[in-house]
Amino acid sequence: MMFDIKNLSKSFGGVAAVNDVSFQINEGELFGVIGPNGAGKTTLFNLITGFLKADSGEISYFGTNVVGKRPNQLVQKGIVRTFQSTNLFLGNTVLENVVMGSYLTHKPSILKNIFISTKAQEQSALEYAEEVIEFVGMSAYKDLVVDNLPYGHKRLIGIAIALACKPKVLLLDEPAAGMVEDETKELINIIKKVHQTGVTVVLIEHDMKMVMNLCEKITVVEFGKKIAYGTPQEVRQDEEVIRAYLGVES
Ligand SMILES: Nc1ncnc2c1ncn2[C@@H]1O[C@H](COP(=O)(O)OP(=O)(O)OP(=O)(O)O)[C@@H](O)[C@H]1O
Repeated sequence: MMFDIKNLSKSFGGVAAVNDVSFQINEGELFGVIGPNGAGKTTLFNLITGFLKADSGEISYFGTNVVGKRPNQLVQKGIVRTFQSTNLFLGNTVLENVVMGSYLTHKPSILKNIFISTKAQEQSALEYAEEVIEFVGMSAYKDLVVDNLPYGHKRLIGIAIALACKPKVLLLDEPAAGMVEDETKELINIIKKVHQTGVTVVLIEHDMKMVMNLCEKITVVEFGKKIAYGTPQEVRQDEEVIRAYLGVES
């Protein structure tokens, strides 16, 4: 088992954003987290990736409790996320963004070594960045400055940056938000490809259809509480889910 999340809780003032949530994620799984607005999905992601510290509960990752570890420590263990908003280095090319982004966002300890890194190390970082750019289908754009690229492309660069960190588990926070239909199709192909390479994928998504079609296991949250967990088939038939979520299809 990759993640064993037990009785996880996080409150903001009086709001229990994540309230006594437990579930498991197996290695290699394509896992979805769904729930209405404000249900606690992003907070859950922030807890798993070390951007927030749980008030109580445990996040066991391959048998070790990682609550309290910093995001860059978790990246080094293979837990890598993308963000809802695109956060790129304007004025720089796609390739520069992927090289710099993976250093700056996820591996600050390597940044310190940039100045003493060997030509061979630089070359291998560059080659790997080119590989992940090709993987997300952006090779034709690699030398273009990112500023004027379409929104969907910017989001793919965000995924390329995450992939450059060599994740064991990739957490995607609403990757299809703001994408047009063709971009969403392309994104789904990329998510499937990432999964096929053996990387565990955890997806937060409002697009219910996308999660139901893509994911093998799903956790449904509402008002900070887990209300269902299972296969898409099981979740689809769950009365709580029908009441809370499917009844108000987005
Ligand atoms: N930093 C914060 N300070 C105060 N309240 C917060 C903070 N972050 C989240 N909350 C509150 O916690 C609850 C859960 O928010 P969260 O963003 O995790 O939900 P979500 O399911 O990701 O929502 P959405 O789908 O709208 O992104 C909400 O009531 C939100 O207002």
